[in-house]
Amino acid sequence: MTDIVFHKMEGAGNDFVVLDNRTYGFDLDEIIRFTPKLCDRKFGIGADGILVLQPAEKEEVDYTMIYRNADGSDAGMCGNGARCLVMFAFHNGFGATQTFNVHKNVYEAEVHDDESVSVHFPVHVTPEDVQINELDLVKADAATEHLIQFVEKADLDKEDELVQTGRSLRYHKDVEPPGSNVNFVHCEHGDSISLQTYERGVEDLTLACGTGALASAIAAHHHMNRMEKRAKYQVKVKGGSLFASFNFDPNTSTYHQLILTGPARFVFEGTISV
Ligand SMILES: N[C@@H](CCC[C@H](N)C(=O)O)C(=O)O
Repeated sequence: MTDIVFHKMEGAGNDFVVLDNRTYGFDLDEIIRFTPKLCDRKFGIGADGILVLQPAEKEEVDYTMIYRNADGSDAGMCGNGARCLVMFAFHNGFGATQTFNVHKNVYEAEVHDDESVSVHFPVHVTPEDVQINELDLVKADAATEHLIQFVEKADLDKEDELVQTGRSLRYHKDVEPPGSNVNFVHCEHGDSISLQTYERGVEDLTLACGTGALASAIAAHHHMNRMEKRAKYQVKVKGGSLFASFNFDPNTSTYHQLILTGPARFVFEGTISV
């Protein structure tokens, strides 16, 4: 067993264990092995996922981010996790503007004076209308897989039903592999949406999901047939508010230059054996 120092962080209530692996040099198999234990809310620290700061594996980045869901499964990206890791890196010798990679994608990020963090996504998203289990949905993969269902405002409080629907879609054969996160969205007036996300790898609703916020704002723009070429949505989640902005190309129905902005805070730190 090795004793490690960890930090617990949260971004709008999406919570993470953060580990600086420059000190420990754990390999990916070891990280996958201890992630479920650390993320367990009864027997561990408790978190929606783990963030690992790694030495840069590409020349053009400051560091590499590894993200694993609470159950140890891989995710293409974690938007709130990335914002938390940027804040962690900022407090550990990196500047207010940073570049990092997750898998092959290279992300740029800024820590703002108000302590919010923005992450720029180098991806293009083309939302697609799909029907699964007789539900009309939008599929919008914002660096990781997302389905979006538009619902009435009151439905966002029916959490047992959201979990049930989320599970039935998350494991549906039409999205396997790799499965999908599932977002329930109510379009408010103006540039504001409310969101609940069923997260793959947590297998439950979480208080916020950053890539889900981006995917849902894009899906809302698409669903409402809005034509603005640059848009910014406030995304209200159970744990606070996130901001999702993007460019829209009406000729290709593609969204790009995605930016996710929101809070990223330290909760506590400690040591644990892994
Ligand atoms: N909470 C995250 C999304 C985490 C990844 C997701 N569970 C997956 O498997 O894709 C976020 O803030 O984006």
